[in-house]
Amino acid sequence: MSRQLPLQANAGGRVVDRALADVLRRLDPATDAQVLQGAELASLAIGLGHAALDLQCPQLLVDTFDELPQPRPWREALQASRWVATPAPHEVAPTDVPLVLEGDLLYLRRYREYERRLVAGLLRLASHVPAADGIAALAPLFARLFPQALDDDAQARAAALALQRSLLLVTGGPGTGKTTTIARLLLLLAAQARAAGADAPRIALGAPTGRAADRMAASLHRSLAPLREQLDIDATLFEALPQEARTLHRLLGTLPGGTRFRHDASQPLPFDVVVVDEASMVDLPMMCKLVEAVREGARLILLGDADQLPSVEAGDVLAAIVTASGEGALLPEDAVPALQPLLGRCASVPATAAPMHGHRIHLQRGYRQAQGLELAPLAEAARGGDGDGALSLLQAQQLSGVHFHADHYDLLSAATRETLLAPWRELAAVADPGAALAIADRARVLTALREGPQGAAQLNARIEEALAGAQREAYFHGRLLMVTENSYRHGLFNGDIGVCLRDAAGTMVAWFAGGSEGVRAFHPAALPQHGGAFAMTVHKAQGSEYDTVWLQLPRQDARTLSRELVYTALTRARRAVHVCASEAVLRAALTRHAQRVSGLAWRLKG
Ligand SMILES: Nc1ncnc2c1ncn2[C@@H]1O[C@H](COP(=O)(O)OP(=O)(O)OP(=O)(O)O)[C@@H](O)[C@H]1O
Repeated sequence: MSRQLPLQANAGGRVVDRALADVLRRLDPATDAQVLQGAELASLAIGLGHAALDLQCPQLLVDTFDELPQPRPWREALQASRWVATPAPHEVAPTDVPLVLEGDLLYLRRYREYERRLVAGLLRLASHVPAADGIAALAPLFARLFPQALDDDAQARAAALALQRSLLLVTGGPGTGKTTTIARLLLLLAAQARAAGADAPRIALGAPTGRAADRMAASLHRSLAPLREQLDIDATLFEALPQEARTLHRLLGTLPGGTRFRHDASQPLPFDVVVVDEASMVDLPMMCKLVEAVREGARLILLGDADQLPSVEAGDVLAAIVTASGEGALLPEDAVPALQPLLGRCASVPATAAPMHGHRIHLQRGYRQAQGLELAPLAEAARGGDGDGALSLLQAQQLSGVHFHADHYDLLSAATRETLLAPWRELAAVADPGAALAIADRARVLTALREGPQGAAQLNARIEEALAGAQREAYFHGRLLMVTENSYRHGLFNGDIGVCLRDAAGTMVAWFAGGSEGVRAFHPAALPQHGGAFAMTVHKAQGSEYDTVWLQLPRQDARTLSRELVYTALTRARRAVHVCASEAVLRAALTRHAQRVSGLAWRLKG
């Protein structure tokens, strides 16, 4: 019988990952120990947000890796195993083999197929070029929507390129005008269809979470309002624009009891344009299913900030697509002639053989009003991993709205306690659910970890105690809740935030945003899985914004700390940000990328 090298639980191994290795060993006791270890780690990799195990760097998954095989003999053992398929990149992996090896990447079969199918879907969309008919006739409307178009304006370039692409990425940091650009583009598409005598385009807006979908719809409405009032645009063009944005689950149509959706390649989405916001949060399986469900000839536009944390689930999908689609600074050469009536003579980049090249425009200029927060230099230092720069900005304490609490590990200690709790204390005297939900967004503690003294779970419990006492009820007036699973029955989704309020009759009610009244009431005991929400991990805060963000980093460095985590946390703040960390831990975080193993980038090179 072969030697078995189970991973120690404290080295990162999980029971669920060992189960696959155990099954393989039971089915074939002669299975090589290196294959069993590969199976266990390929499964663990998914749990940690990777698409595969990279035989060259198992240390991304486990701390004690010195007992692990060397890449070469490991690869050879895997290649020789009956449990491992080695198909060509475009080939479907056999369904009866649980693992797939491609180069040094060992996948669970299902995830390798998600990658292969996603790439096939993206290349299908990228290869379709919409007809250029009617673009020149859009020039007067285009000039009204983008008055800076002839001055090398990136937003105008993005909207113009969208007329020439079925697949487009519009990337940029917060407030760079991604939504503003899309609102104008949708009007252009409606006008183009009108001029061609065609039906108005059917447009869908989607986002990975309910919160992100709500924010997307609200910011689209905000962008459209001044256009309607000031720009003398045919009012009927606005009718084609959707009023709401949906979660991707809802858009694709969840089917009970499975991972499949109502809409897929065989029953595609009935839309001509699908716009997805917060694309950095979309994981590999979801992006695969979304792309496959976009029908032949329809457009998919992905909006996102590639410098934010990748999705918690397997992937780093946006980063791979961004890498494959070029810098996005200039128009691709082939699109220029058709767009000249809109943009004039503009610089371009030569076409390359890479199939995704020229499918991205990157917006750099920030437009959002500062509201007293001077965040940009710090966010930029964090984004670029510039530890010295970030620390000197923080230590100088000169950026308005930015506060640094060096070596501060207890937000509830005297130095910060009352400033932290002040907005939430107000909830005690509020009876109106809408007002309470607005207060809920004033402040949030964001953590790198869930567990531990600086983790979200303990901090939440301590904040709740500080607000309502040690003998508090489970649901006290003013308690913030966060839903932690999707429940279509309730219309509540992972990450939705609610507030508990006792009504005049003394009944405790949990209120969430939404519905025709703007708020929806639930009995707390009838809610789907949920927890406290005064503190949450940075991951959970993606797609949301708060007036004041408290970023609490742990006392010790941890693998989950990264520049993307710090950047994402900082850019959640609207008015003030408090960074609580040691110099060493912050520096360590900024040197690290939220690295995810994935074969998407090389697959997309074509
Ligand atoms: N070209 C522009 N000129 C003036 N203001 C602009 C311009 N583009 C965007 N803005 C303003 O900047 C703010 C942010 O724009 P928008 O919401 O479109 O950015 P975003 O990139 O979608 O942000 P986020 O990623 O945070 O959702 C809005 O108030 C918008 O009106």
